[in-house]
Amino acid sequence: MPNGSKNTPARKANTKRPPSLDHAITVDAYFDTLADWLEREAEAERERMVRRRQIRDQTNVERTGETLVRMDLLDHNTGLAGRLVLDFGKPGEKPLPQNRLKVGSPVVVSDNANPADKGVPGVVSARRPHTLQVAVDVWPEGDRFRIDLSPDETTRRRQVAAMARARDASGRAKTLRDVLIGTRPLRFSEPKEVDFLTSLNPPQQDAVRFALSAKDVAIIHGPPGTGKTTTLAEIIYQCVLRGERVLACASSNTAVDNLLERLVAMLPHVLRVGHPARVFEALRGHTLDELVDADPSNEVIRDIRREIQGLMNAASKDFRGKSGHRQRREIQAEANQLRSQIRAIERSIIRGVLDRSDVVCTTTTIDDDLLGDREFDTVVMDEACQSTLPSIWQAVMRADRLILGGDHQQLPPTVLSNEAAGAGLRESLMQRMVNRDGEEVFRRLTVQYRMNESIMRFSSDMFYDSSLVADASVKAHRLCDLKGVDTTSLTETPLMFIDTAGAEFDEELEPDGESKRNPKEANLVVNLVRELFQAGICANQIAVIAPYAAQVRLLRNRLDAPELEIDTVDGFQGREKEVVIITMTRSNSIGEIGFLADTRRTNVALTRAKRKLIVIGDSATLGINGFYESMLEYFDKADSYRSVFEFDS
Ligand SMILES: Nc1ncnc2c1ncn2[C@@H]1O[C@H](COP(=O)(O)OP(=O)(O)OP(=O)(O)O)[C@@H](O)[C@H]1O
Repeated sequence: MPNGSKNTPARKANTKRPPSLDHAITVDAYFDTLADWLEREAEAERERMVRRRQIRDQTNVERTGETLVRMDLLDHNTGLAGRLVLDFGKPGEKPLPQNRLKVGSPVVVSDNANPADKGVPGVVSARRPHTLQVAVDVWPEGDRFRIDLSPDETTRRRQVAAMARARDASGRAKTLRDVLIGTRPLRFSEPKEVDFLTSLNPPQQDAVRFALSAKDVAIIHGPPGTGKTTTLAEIIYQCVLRGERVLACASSNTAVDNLLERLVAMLPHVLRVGHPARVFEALRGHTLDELVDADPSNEVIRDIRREIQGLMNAASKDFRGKSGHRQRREIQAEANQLRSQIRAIERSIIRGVLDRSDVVCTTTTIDDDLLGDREFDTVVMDEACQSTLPSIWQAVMRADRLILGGDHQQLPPTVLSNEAAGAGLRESLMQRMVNRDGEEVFRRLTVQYRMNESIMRFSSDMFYDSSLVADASVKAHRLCDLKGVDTTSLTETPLMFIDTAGAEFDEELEPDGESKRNPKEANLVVNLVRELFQAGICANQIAVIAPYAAQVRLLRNRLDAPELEIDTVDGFQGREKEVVIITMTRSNSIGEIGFLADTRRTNVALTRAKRKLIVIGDSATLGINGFYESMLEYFDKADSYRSVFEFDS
């Protein structure tokens, strides 16, 4: 359980500059540096929560996506290891506003009417469009409630403990640690021939052989749509074929499930550890909870439970006098003994299920109590560029060998503390190793199965040394090739940039907010979406991406099509749609582009579309930056550059 603000003692702000890893020449200095960054991040999370709780206007506070206000308690139950499970919803069964409270998120539930109420800590255990379920230990006070995302202290404690183990590591773990830190050289054996299960392209085959030849660590670099998950699944299959036990992990539940989905089709004994509510419904049969439930020994547990119930009924009878009290104590002692018998049987069932599994899948936040001291021959970490350095050691300390998969040219890990980010917390292990060891440590997948070649080319040139190749199945595909879609000027070409320069499509600050929006660009998006509908494109084939949350909100209000996805770039990493419209939003006279300057974010946005990519932006604002200048040139050369004056808006 997170301790929220309630139990967090006041801390002094750390005013010293954070250390950098460049000077961390000893193992102690290395882990001291990571611990310093982690503490700064914790402080930033706590400060953010305090600031959010001070926002008076309740509409604004919900805009952060981290708080729900005016929530009614709709129902309560006992579940999840005896904890209270509370169902909350808006009055009048209104749908919940867009929010980042996900299953597993640590939260604080407090009295909506009393800003001074410190609230009680809890964990989101289910979420639906109209309700949020939270598991708590204590009943919260109040008639109407507010639910705040809270700092994740449990995860942090686990990371700190794993780093302590890594610092003191010996034997094999020490060797791997030192290779990752960079004080020992990389080691590979001669790659061997492999009998592939999946039909892989040559770079994917090469990547599998390379990973299998690694003695300590290898990296699979997977640019957008190049089959990184397919390749990692084949690596895991080959490891199991060689008698290895594998831990497959990723920072998000979605990425773990994507991998799990492939693995269960390839191997019989694949286990998913994690709360079933966090796992894709179709895959829940592979969770530890469900496998433990299905174990035949559970019959015995059910019998013992009935026996305990009988004893408790007997103990509640009216006992009189000294011997009566003794009799009751004896009955209770017997029930306790039976309870510990149940726990022992449960532990042995869990051990059995774990022992039978060739592959264990989990997020990188590992339940150490559950896995005990289990070690794995190979640990495969997907989405490795989304994991900060302190967050990897739980998995690494269980590994004999580590395989990382990811793309350091897409979004880095989310870090709140600017100081820690500046010192290096936003740089993943994978990015560091690619920078430090170069091609010796990684293999890149280069055949992509998503984008029309014209959509792919700019990203390939800017981020992947022009190495990407579009597979023949996608190379020339266009919207008008889809069944039921008309051939129009919008559907027959793969690319379009609409320049708003000179048309006074000015950006503005959202009223009472901090985020930027651009209402005229939003109008243009609405018109384009209508045109796409008219040409026969369905709402679920379209995505609108905006870098700013305020522009996303504006568009969601204007476009009333539930199946049409409108989100920030961060919400789209790893996804794809037939057609993507990007509204760049920034348009000002001083050429300020804010966080569009992190071009990896734009790379993600530009590589989500399969058949048509439309970008709307102000060339006068964007063109000041060299990257965007090249992008404008690219569209121009591809004869895909239009001025907004050619469109009705
Ligand atoms: N060798 C291959 N032959 C044919 N299709 C392939 C091959 N490898 C991957 N694909 C297809 O390409 C698509 C993307 O594959 P996958 O999901 O493994 O990619 P990814 O790199 O993990 O994606 P992302 O860019 O979302 O990280 C899938 O539809 C997959 O079936």
